Amino acid sequence: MSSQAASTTEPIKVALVGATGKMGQHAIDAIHAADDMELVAQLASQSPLADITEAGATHVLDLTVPDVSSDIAEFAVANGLHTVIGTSGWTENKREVLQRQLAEQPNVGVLIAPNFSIGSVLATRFAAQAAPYFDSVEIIEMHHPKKVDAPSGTAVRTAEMIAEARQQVGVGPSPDATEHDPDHARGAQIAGINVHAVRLAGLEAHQEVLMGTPGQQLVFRHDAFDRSSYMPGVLLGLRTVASRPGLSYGLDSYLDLD
Ligand SMILES: NC(=O)C1=CN([C@@H]2O[C@H](COP(=O)(O)OP(=O)(O)OC[C@H]3O[C@@H](n4cnc5c(N)ncnc54)[C@H](OP(=O)(O)O)[C@@H]3O)[C@@H](O)[C@H]2O)C=CC1
Ligand SMILES: O=C(O)C1=N[C@H](C(=O)O)C[C@H](O)C1
Repeated sequence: MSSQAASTTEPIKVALVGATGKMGQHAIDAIHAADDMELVAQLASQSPLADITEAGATHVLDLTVPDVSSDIAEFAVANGLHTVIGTSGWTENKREVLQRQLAEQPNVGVLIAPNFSIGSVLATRFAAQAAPYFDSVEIIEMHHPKKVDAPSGTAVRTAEMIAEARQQVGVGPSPDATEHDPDHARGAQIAGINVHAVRLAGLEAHQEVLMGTPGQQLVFRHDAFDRSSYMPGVLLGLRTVASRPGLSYGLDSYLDLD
C-alpha cells in the first residue's frame, strides 16, 4: 500500500472555449500546470458547443470574442456548468439577460472578469476610491491593434465603478466646456466618464485613469506586458466560481479587498 494518501477531491473539469487564441494558449498551459484541474475540452470557432457536455466538463472558461460570448454562457448555464468569462463586451443588457438565466439555475456560478490581472483590478479599485476627491476624471485605454472591441472591458468596468463612487457622494460630472465635437474627439461617454481608446503596434494592454482638481493631478496606470499576467486570476476564478452561485462581475468580488 502506498504511504501517500490518495486525494479524494475531484479535479475541476474545464472546457476551454477560445483555445486557439492568445489567451487560450496561455490558459492551456496554466490549467495543465494546476494539480486540481483537468482540461477536458478545447474548443475554437468551428467547434460545436456540445463538445463541452460530451467531455463531462464541470466548468467552462470563455476566452473568445464579444459576439459569441453570451451564447457560450447561455449554453453553459443551461447545462448547469460553472462559467468563468474573460471575453470583453459584456454590456449591462447582456448581464441582465444572463442574470435571468441564472435565476433558473440557482446553484450555478458565473464570473465575468473584465480583467484577470491583480494589478489592473487593484488600479481600478484605487481609482474608484480616489475619484470622488477630484473634479475631473478621464480614462485612456491602450491596446495592441488586433483587439476587436473598443473601449476595452476593463475601461468600461473602471468607468462604471468610478461613476458609482462619485454618485454615492453626490459628485457631479467632470467640468467640460466643449460645445462642438462632431468627430467624438472627446472620446466615448461610459457611465458619464470620457473614455479614449488607443490602438498601437507594440502595445499589449495598458490603462491610465487621469484625475484632476485645481493645482494637482493623480494618475493610476497599469501595464500588462504579457498575457501570463492574467493566469493567476484565471485559476482563481475557476477555483472560486462554484462556491459563488449567481453572477459575479469583476475579479475583485473574489478578492478580500475591503
Ligand atoms: N479578462 C481578461 O483579463 C482578458 C480578456 N481578454 C479578452 O479575451 C478575449 C480573447 O482574447 P485573445 O485571446 O487575445 O483573442 P484571440 O483573437 O487571440 O482569440 C480569439 C479566440 O476566440 C475563438 N473564436 C472566435 N470566434 C468564435 C466563435 N464563433 N465561437 C467560438 N470561439 C470563437 C477563436 O477561435 P479561432 O482560432 O477558431 O478563430 C480564438 O480561439 C477577448 O475578448 C479579449 O478582449 C484578453 C486578455 C485579458
Ligand atoms: O483584448 C485584450 O488584449 C484585453 N482585453 C481585456 C479588456 O477588454 O479589458 C482585458 C485586457 O485589457 C486585455
